[in-house]
Amino acid sequence: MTRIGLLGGSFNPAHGGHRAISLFARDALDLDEIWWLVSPGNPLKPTKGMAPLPARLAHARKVARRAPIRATAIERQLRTRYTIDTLRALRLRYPRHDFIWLMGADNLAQFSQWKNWRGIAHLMPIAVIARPGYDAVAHGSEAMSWLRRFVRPARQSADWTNWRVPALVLLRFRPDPRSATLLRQADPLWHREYEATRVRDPLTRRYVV
Ligand SMILES: Nc1ncnc2c1ncn2[C@@H]1O[C@H](COP(=O)(O)OP(=O)(O)OP(=O)(O)O)[C@@H](O)[C@H]1O
Ligand SMILES: O=C(O)c1ccc[n+]([C@@H]2O[C@H](COP(=O)([O-])O)[C@@H](O)[C@H]2O)c1
Repeated sequence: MTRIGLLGGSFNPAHGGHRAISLFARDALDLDEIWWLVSPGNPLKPTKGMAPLPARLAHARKVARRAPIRATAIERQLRTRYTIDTLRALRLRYPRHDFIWLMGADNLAQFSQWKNWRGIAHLMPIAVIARPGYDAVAHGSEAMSWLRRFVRPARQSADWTNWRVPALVLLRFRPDPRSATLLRQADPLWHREYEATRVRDPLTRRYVV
């Protein structure tokens, strides 16, 4: 079985923080690969200010270069927007892969607003990565009040394929303050260099148009 960590996100744009947490997670969870699921559109985020998907995917692939990270826009092909639907589809499509869902503490803080979030926790283990400024709100969140009983010790994190789900592990790496919001503030038109780029998705082999 291949061990895959899934990091879903807008990647508007991808940055060194995504790469750093992915590589830390690879080591902690003994992953073969991390797949970045570059979202066609987060159902909870406004479309205003969202760069086109091909530009976000092309930039994510650049940030992921020379790392065991595949940046994919597979949700476009699966025609899924909600994570529960994506994860179910991936499990059917890749029966020989073990998957773990990765997310930053900011996502845990609003996880209870996601479609069927308890269902997500029943599908696969979840690893939450500490993020500066969000850890307190994540720990006090509605989702955490239910997930708390399923927390596994971080020292056992490499054993995640043997865990009964729901299972949650909290990973604490060197806090990384980088964010896409800060990058957009510095350069709202970061995507202009990709405007005419055609990019092939490494998982589906299709062009993202
Ligand atoms: N510096 C970081 N530390 C921990 N987790 C992070 C960090 N940056 C991003 N993540 C996580 O990576 C995933 C994808 O993040 P996303 O593409 O939304 O980037 P972002 O920097 O959070 O963007 P924005 O500032 O626009 O919200 C999310 O689960 C997010 O929590
Ligand atoms: O499924 C949902 O209801 C849902 C609601 C909000 C966010 N998500 C997913 O959470 C991931 C992180 O999104 P973002 O925009 O915070 O980077 C991304 O894969 C989104 O599709 C999923």
